[in-house]
Amino acid sequence: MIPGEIDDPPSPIPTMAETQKQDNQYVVQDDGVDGHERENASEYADLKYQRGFGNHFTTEALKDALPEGQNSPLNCPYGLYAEQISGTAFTVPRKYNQKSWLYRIKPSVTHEPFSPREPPHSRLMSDFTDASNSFVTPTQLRWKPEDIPNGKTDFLDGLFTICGAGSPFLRHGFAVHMYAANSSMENSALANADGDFLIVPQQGRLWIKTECGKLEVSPGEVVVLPHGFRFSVALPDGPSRGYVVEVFSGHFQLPDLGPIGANGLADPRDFLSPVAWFEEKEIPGYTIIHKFGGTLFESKQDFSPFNVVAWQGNYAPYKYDLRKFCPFNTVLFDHADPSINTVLTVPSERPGVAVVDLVVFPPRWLVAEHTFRPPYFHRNCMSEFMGLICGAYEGKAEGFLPGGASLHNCMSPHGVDTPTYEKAISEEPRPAKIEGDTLAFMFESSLIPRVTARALESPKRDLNYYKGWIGLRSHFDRNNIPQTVRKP
Ligand SMILES: O=C(O)Cc1cc(O)ccc1O
Ligand SMILES: [Fe+2]
Repeated sequence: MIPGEIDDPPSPIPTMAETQKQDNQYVVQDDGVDGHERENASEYADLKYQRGFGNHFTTEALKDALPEGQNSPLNCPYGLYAEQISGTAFTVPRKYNQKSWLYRIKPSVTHEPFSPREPPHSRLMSDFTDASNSFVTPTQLRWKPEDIPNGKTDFLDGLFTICGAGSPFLRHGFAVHMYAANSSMENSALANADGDFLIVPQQGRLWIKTECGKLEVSPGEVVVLPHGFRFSVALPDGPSRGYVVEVFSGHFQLPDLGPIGANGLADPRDFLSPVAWFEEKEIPGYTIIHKFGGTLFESKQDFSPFNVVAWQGNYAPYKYDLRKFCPFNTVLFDHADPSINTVLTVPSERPGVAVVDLVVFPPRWLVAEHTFRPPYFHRNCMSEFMGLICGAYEGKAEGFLPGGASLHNCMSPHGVDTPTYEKAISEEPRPAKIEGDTLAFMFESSLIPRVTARALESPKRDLNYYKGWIGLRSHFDRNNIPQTVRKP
């Protein structure tokens, strides 16, 4: 076994025959849901992962498939092709450098020429420097959950863009997308040449084949599919919905912990990358979809792109279970800024300023004394996109539903709604737990996102959102003089 692999239950590296047996475990189930193809659950049972954030992994699906002592030997073991994927410029400082070497049956270049995908994906947007189909608005925005489509829709076709800033052409910025889908990607894989995808499933598991191996991602977990890797998403539970943040500016890092110390928040060991897995499959008409400069291109090849028998390096997909997050908080008074809940960050060139932070609001104890405990009223120079995976968000008693979303853009005032405020100020502040299975999250950015026409015009947009604050009444009483300033 390769050191660092999680192996539960223990099993040896599969032989070629065993691997091919696994590859044949595709079945077509007529389940009445469009009759779409579903993959056999056993293919995703007992998946193994390698632990650690940014580790230099080594993994092989066939014994000794990784070349020893060099990356690019004249003849690779098993007659494999060696191929490097670089996630950072060759010359970035070593501590930021990300690359992996893949050893594969055929190289990724073996395909017909690219042509723009027809019809174009009209709901997906990446270039926010083109102001023709997106708008800037300071209005506080909220959306109800998107309906799962009736017609057959896979992960890629189910994506729609909410907002974003910058452009992949500038290699700077981000986009927030959501998806609502009901079927698996069939004989097709997507590679995003524009940036990293971080996916937050809200309903339905994702079975993701990548060139580095397979991942199962359930609601409550997030997955990062880095720039350039090919992947294909199957939906074992059918109807699926979730959020995606796409980053054009670099990669996610763990935040520094500062005075918190060496432990806490997201623990590096809880990040899981796949182990090498491959399928040696001829598939006539297999489609590679390449997202590049915001446009989808496609090309055909006649074999599965998931043909990497072994790989080594620190550039690979990974997943993380948000329920493993170890939250820190105030233990005496006042409300901590939400940055205390940062899971991952994509830093900008300015110290402490993120292109995107992923922030989570998990169940936790609230113990602050003489303190307004819910999120404070505020205006933020950063923009805040929020989603709810399950449960209820502590800042909103009404209208923010699992699968829904909100956007509070740079300096747009916001805070708790009226019922949350009234309840908080009338309650005895005993230690209390935000109970149950609740998970809200935020994509926070220093950039000013433009909002797509589709998101602004969506029937799911909650045009009454502002009313939750209009109801805030004045509690001002000139005669209610604080103890400290009362005359003796
Ligand atoms: O606006 C929000 O709900 C997110 C948020 C939460 C919090 O606890 C403090 C500040 C903040 O922006
Ligand atoms: Fe906020």
